[in-house]
Amino acid sequence: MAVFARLAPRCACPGAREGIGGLWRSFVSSASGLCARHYSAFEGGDTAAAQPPVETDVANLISTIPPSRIRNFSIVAHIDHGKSTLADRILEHTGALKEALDKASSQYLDKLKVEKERGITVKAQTASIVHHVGGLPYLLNLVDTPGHVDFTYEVSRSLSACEGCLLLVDATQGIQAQTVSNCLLALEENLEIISVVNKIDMPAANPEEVTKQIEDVFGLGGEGDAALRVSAKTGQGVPELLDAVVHRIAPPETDREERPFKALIFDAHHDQFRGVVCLCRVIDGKISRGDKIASCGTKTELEVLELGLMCPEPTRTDKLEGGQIGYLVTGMKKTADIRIGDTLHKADQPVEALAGFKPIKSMCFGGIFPSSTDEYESLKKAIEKLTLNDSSVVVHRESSQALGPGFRCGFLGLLHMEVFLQRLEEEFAQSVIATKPFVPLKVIDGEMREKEILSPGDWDEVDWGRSTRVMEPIVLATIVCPNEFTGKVIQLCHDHRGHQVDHSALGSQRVMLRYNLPLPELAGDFYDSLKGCTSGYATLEYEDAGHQDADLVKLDIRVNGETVDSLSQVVPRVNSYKTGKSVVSKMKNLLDRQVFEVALQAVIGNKIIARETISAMRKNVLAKCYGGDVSRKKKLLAKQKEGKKRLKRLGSVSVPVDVFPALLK
Ligand SMILES: Nc1nc2c(ncn2[C@@H]2O[C@H](COP(=O)(O)OP(=O)(O)OP(=O)(O)O)[C@@H](O)[C@H]2O)c(=O)[nH]1
Repeated sequence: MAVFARLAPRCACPGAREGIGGLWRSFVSSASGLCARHYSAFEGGDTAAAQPPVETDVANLISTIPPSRIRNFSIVAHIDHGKSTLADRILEHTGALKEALDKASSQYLDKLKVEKERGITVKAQTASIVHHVGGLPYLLNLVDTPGHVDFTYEVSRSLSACEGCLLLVDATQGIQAQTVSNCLLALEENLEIISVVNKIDMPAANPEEVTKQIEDVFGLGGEGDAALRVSAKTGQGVPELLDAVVHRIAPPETDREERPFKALIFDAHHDQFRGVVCLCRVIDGKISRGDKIASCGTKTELEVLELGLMCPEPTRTDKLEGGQIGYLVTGMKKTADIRIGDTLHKADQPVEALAGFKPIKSMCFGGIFPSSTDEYESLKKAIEKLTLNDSSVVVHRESSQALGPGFRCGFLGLLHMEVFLQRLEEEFAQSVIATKPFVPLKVIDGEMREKEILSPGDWDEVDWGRSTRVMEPIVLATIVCPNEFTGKVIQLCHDHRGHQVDHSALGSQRVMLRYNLPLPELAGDFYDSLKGCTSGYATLEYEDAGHQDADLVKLDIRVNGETVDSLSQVVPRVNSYKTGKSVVSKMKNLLDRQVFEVALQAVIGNKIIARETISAMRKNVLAKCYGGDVSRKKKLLAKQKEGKKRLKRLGSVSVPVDVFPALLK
């Protein structure tokens, strides 16, 4: 600590500002950018200080709690129904948030910068807290989950580490699309569901109506199962809620003594100094510092260097035991040494692997390129580290003529892609260019052979025979909105090539519309338009509904006759003219004028469907020609014209890299 005290006045890096405890916190949440002196102080100069603080009181208390007094639960809900605020109140009530609350006055578990900026949760977070019932301490492991549909994978992973969940419903909005899907996920995992009506302090709250909805739609309620009413803002009802967690959720089934150590890795992140930090749920047995462990998937043998609980700050303990949720540091440096969903065991006591997680199906793909080609390696490393913390991203290498080497990444949706790009920039200081999201398509030839198209570039490699068909993925979208917006939503769905499947009333005020929609439409501006035309009141949820035949074409953009590969896109034939026209006219406004005329063309196959021309910059060749006769001036202009013709033939226009982000929007 003394090292920091001495250095502090001359340095503004996080190590100097926050001291060791705060420094550890910033490591956990992001890459923290320490100065070289603090780096070395942290790394080698003061190794004891390089550990997170040990809160012996909490850690000692927790180590005395038997599995019968442990409860593991998640908070799930539709976006903005108050999960993170409720998590704050729970942490506060159990005394876990004393110091932390001063640091982050609200949404303490939303640690990432992107979460604070956007006010949404994108990463599930765990906190271990102690709550007393009947004079006995209970260990409650709470997982706060995201609400947006693009992060459902985080929710399903978190649920697999729990025995129960709090299904939160906003008392002013009632059940929404994502409430339904989260409830189904919890039922699939066989969890005990405690329904909770939140925001009862608000004047517009209607807890009676919402409680009735919960009973009608989910069949939850009745004796011993009634929905609880809370205000995550004022804390009203929170103590009763925690008592209900203890009474209604079953303790984990575990055997700490007889069975060998077995744990599920359900999350991980890369720490600049300590390597990979894994979050895991211990199923059976126990593990201590110094033990050798391995995982069923990668078989790499590793030594446990540090372990602990999230209280809610990382708190070192000597061991982790069955039923607990905690973190493990093994000094693992390579992200390839770990897989989320893998099972850990002691190196000399192999166990049967747990079921793990469902494979991920990317909803859209986007090209990610460094803004300068010499930053390729650093982008590669950053993507590796970030995908460790966000294992739902699929990464392939890609190369573009215009943008050089880069990556093609698969995401669970548009917001997911946006958040990933923002995290690359904010947490890893990467400056990137991303191409338009592309939804994977299926091509089936006359002999029923299937090929997948993951980017517009793949389109040209298809052997387009007469009987070759293209199929696009469709989803069954569930939209819930107030009655007065029904007409606008129906129109929007039709404009996006949707087919109505169901139209039903949800109480007296709202409707539930179900549509089959092509997924590429959702990957565009559908969500924004839906929010726009319903003043933000509509909610959307969707599930996979197979594939359908589609009439699509590849639209290329040529600049002076040369195709710019990263601007190509696959679009519905009916919209191709409109899209082509809009791209070339946008380009006309963005590209600088040249000394020669530049043709911008939107092309399908060999057919030009839209064209814009950027006129040449005209150099005043007559500037030095004071007076003089007309024939001399004519001669100069004719010479200029001839020169430009030659340039036009020779000159190729390169599209500046900074123009791409605007064009690819
Ligand atoms: N009046 C009132 N406002 C609340 C209550 N609970 C949450 N809010 C507000 O509702 C908004 C959303 O709350 P969050 O806790 O961020 O919601 P969330 O469900 O975690 O959101 P996501 O993680 O993005 O899904 C915030 O402005 C909160 O202050 C409550 O009980 N009463």
